[in-house]
Amino acid sequence: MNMPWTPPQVEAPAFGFHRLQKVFRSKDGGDVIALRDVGFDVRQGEFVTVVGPSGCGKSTLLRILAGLERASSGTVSLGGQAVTGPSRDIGVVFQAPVLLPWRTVLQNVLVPAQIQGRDMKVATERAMHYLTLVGLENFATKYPGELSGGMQQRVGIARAFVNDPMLLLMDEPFGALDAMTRETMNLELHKLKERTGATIMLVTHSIPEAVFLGDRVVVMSPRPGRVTQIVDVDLPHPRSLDMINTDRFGTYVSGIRANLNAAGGLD
Ligand SMILES: Nc1ncnc2c1ncn2[C@@H]1O[C@H](COP(=O)(O)OP(=O)(O)OP(=O)(O)O)[C@@H](O)[C@H]1O
Repeated sequence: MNMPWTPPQVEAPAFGFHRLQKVFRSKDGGDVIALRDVGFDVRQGEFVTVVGPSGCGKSTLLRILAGLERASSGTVSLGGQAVTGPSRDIGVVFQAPVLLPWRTVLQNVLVPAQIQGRDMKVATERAMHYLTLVGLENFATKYPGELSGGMQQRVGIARAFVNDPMLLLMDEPFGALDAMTRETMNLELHKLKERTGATIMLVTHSIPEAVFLGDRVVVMSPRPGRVTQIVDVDLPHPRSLDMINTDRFGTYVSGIRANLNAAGGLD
């Protein structure tokens, strides 16, 4: 008996950019082309990192996906829908976590749930779950001023997860931390990703950070930002800090560095 033909199941991407351009009007009236013809798709559950020199448009790309900025042309889709504005389905972590100093750690994590009118009993359970995953379960009743910079950033990460976002966007989340804390935070974030299966896009200046965290690394040229390379990082999971010293890791880092240098731009 002939079976009816069914098309192969193609999983819809979590999000994607197609021929994206962004032009800013500068104060003197000239045009600043921030992004030129950017296009790539990201799978559900993928951790994609974006690396490139200062001013190449990484934050702009992230802000367009978050619906905080509009593209000049091209399309951006999230879960199969065009992005037209900010979405509840996206959690964002910026370089500085911007915590409210008069609220406890737990109360800070609950802010997005309160804003969205969620059931606070359920939200509190979720908040404690994520505080535990970032290692801060014993700090729930402390105030931000009692925490180190790395701990404050972890609060920001737990807060971004509290509404169970479809997608987590991170803009240089560890850029203000010292090198050792940054490594620890990379490991923590990697574990969090392994446990939650979240789809994450993280932008960074650091090539080792991009390789350590990324399933794929998107490499961008100096302004106007274009994608010059997309690297599949075939390193085993879970990743460990020991891997940073391996030849394979070093090969990925030097390959991306060479690409950035060829494009004219490491800062
Ligand atoms: N609101 C704006 N008005 C005018 N120009 C802007 C605006 N926002 C960004 N730009 C310009 O667009 C370009 C890209 O900026 P963007 O912040 O996205 O770069 P970036 O790669 O994130 O930089 P960095 O790594 O230094 O944070 C820069 O030249 C910047 O000056």
